[in-house]
Parts: sequence; C-alpha cells; structure tokens
Amino acid sequence: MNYKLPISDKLHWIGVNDRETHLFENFWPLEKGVTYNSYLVNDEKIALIDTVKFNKTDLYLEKIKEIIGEKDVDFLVINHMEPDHSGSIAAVIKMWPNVKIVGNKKTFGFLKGFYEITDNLYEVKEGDEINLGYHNLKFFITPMVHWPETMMTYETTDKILFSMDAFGGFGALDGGIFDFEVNLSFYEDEIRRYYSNIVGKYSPIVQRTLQRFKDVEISMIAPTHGIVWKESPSTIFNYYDKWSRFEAEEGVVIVYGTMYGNTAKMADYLAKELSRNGIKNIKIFDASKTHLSYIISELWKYKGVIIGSAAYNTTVFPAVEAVLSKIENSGLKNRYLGVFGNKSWSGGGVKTIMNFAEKIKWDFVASPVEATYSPKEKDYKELSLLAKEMANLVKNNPK
Ligand SMILES: Cc1cc2nc3c(=O)[nH]c(=O)nc-3n(C[C@H](O)[C@H](O)[C@H](O)COP(=O)(O)O)c2cc1C
Repeated sequence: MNYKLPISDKLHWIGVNDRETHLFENFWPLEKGVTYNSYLVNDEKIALIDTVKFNKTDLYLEKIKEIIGEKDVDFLVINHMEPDHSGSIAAVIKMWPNVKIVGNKKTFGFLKGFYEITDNLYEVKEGDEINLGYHNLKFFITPMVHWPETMMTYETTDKILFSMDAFGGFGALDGGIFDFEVNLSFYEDEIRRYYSNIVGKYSPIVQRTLQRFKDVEISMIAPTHGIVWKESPSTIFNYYDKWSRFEAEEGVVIVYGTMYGNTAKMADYLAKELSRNGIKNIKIFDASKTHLSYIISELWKYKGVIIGSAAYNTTVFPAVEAVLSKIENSGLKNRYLGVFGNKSWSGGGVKTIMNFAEKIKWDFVASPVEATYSPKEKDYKELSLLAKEMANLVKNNPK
C-alpha cells in the first residue's frame, strides 16, 4: 500500500488521521476527527519533524518505511512535546537507534520527564541550522506558543515553516491536505475553535512571535494539525494576527443557561431586538446543549457578548459557570458585555455574571436585566434597551 504523499520533491507529509478519538485532550469534541501531522525530509540526510500520538504509531512507522526503505533516520526534530506529537518518539528511537533527537534545552526536560529518554540529544538554540543536503533547517525558539518548550523549524531553501500547533486546527483530512484542495470554510472554523480554546490564552506571546516572522519569507506553513497552507500562507498568518490582537467582527453572541425556558425566552427576545437594530450575525447558544469550545470560538469572532442565566442555588447555572470560567482563563479582551437572567427568590445568576464582568473588564452595556419567575413587560422594555445599545456599539465601534 502506497502512503506516499509528497508535498515537494524530497518532502513528505506523513501525518495520520484520527477519527476514533472523541475528545481532543479528553475534553474538546472532535466531531470530524483530527490529524497528527508529521513531515519527512528525504534528503542526503533524513529528518523527521515531529511524530504522532501513540495510538497511530504503527501506521506512522509504516509510512516512513514505505518512503525510506532500509535507510536510517538521521534526525528527529521535536518542535513540541505534547503527547499527541511526542507519542511515537520512543518507537522511532527503537526502530532507528542512531537517530539524533533535535530539541532545545527545555525539550529535553520534557523528554526525560515523560519518556526517560536522555541519549543522542542534539540541542539547538535560536537561529541554529542543520543542513540536510538540499534542505536546510533553521530553528526559532518560541516558548509558550503554547507550552514552555515549543519551537518552530524553518526550512530555508524552500521557505517552509513547520509551525507545530500554531496555525493548526481540528478536523481530519479527507483526501486533500493543502489549503487549495479542501473546502476552507470548515477548516477555518475548526482552526479558530482550536486557536481560541487551546492557544488563545497565550495571544500576547503569539502576537510577539508573529512579529518575529514578519520579515521572514514563508511559502508554506505546515502545522502539526490540519491542513498545510501552500497557496495562501498569508491567510492563516493574518487570521492569527487578528485573533491574537482580539480583533472582532460585527455580531453578537448570546449565551444562556436555563432550566425551564424563561431565560431562553429572554435570549430569543434579545436576538429579535438585535436583528431589528440591524445586526445580522447573531449566534444564540444554550450553554447546556453546545460544548463550550464552540461558544468560545464564536466569542473570539464577534464583538458583542450577552450572557444570561437562571439563578441556581444562589449562583449562576453550572453550564454558564463553565463558560465564564473558560472566558476568564482564556484572557479574551475587548468585547462588549450585556447581562440578563431570571430568579424566583434570592437570585444569584445575574449577580455572579456581574462579578465576572467586573473581573473581565470588558465594556459593560446598559443595565443588567433580571426577571422574576418569568419575563414581564418591564423586563422586555429593559431587554429592548440593552439590545439597542449593544447593536449601536458593535456597529459603530471597531474592536
Ligand atoms: C435547582 C434549582 C435551584 C434554584 N436556585 C435558585 C436560587 O438560588 N435563587 C433564586 O432566586 N431562584 C432559584 N431557582 C429558581 C429559578 O432560578 C427560577 O425559577 C427561574 O425563573 C428559572 O428560570 P428558567 O425558566 O430560565 O430556568 C432555582 C431553581 C432550581 C430548579
């Protein structure tokens, strides 16, 4: 069986699709799977760039042998030690015991910690190069994008950036591996879901890292998940630039938690009023129904956010609490925030969201609207005001 899928003369994509795993990092839904991308440089010297998760090791080794036959692997470059990429390192060493393990100082702490691997280490520092023949690898140390040991490998002859998790996304590859071979809208959404949930917390560092690459010519971006950007690497580079600056589009996301539907009624009313005020991109999410990763992804896209909750044991509804906690942890900035909710006695939902609002320091819009038992005429009037003010702000003030 021929697994070869060259991406240029001597360079092969030897990634694998994983459609069995339900949850990435045992938390993020993988409705359409994920890839673990690895690359093989079959030059005078042979190098692997990153490996794959342990559940795909056999297939991975088979792919390498299919291309290099009985030859030896000279270098294994480890851009990132997260186990979905480092999970086959031990198997590679077992198969090709002379392989030199290329990483930075921090990489080797992880390598010993996870796998007790301490031999044949080849340490690289910022700007170091390894010549393989035609291809030449240069290393950029990029700590905290999104782990301490992360680095990127730049191939200087053909100007290819092996960017590890940066620029990657969820979604298995169903045939095409390049940007020009696939329906991009699906992958772009999944790249934003990946960015916002996995990398987004480190946005200020991502932004500084992007600046370092501003003057580096890049003809292809080859990440460790998802598609390879060959036709238009600037597209994904510009998305990352925008997302890491928290720049957002005109639109409003409404997230709510409800038990018996009264808070949902308020959410629908808000959406109708936003629409009446000219907002076209309105996304409503029941926090119990939609996994928070999809909600966070939309929050990263749109300027306006309205969060509502029924009171629940003196606090906010649990599914909304999870969203608030994730937003706070992600460090998302520069959004407009409206708040609403429902109670039958002490309240607690709106109060908890207001505490969150104080901490998060987004621009607060109108007064919070809290109904009792169910929304009444007075509450609807207040919701109309909130929607109107939100619509004006997101339409007129770029974020
Ligand atoms: C398990 C549970 C806990 C609740 N805790 C509170 C509470 O602490 N304070 C309060 O005012 N209402 C509380 N309520 C009442 C609801 O918040 C209230 O009836 C609200 O109108 C429900 O909105 P919903 O129809 O959107 O679910 C609780 C209801 C349930 C079922």
